[in-house]
Amino acid sequence: MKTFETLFAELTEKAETRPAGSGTVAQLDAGVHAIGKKVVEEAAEVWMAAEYQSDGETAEEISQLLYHLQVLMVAKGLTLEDVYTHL
Ligand SMILES: N=c1c2ncn([C@@H]3O[C@H](COP(=O)(O)OP(=O)(O)OP(=O)(O)O)[C@@H](O)[C@H]3O)c2ncn1[C@@H]1O[C@H](COP(=O)(O)O)[C@@H](O)[C@H]1O
Repeated sequence: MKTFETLFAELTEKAETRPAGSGTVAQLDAGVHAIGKKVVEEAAEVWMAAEYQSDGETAEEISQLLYHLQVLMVAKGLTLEDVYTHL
């Protein structure tokens, strides 16, 4: 099963190799402002799912929020360690 760490490694590699068709590469090219908007959008979807949808749908929305947070980290050049040090 994919984990936070393995997904981050995958996204970091995508940013370096820039494979054709990668949504991550497209988002990185769109820039921090666009990625930040996706983070806010996904966070709102997590909130709405938690209040009004099933646990499964909420978990899916959370996974999408984690993905977009990771894209933002890659865009900013932040590592997992940079974040974990604050946990
Ligand atoms: N885990 C994810 C992931 N979660 C969410 N998303 C993106 O976030 C979107 C979710 O947004 P919504 O559900 O709100 O749908 P939407 O608003 O219609 O989406 P958009 O029109 O804004 O793209 C999806 O359409 C994906 O584009 C993800 N895109 C990629 N991954 C994983 O990231 C890795 C790299 O992916 P690529 O860069 O595309 O190869 C792979 O392992 C993927 O499984």
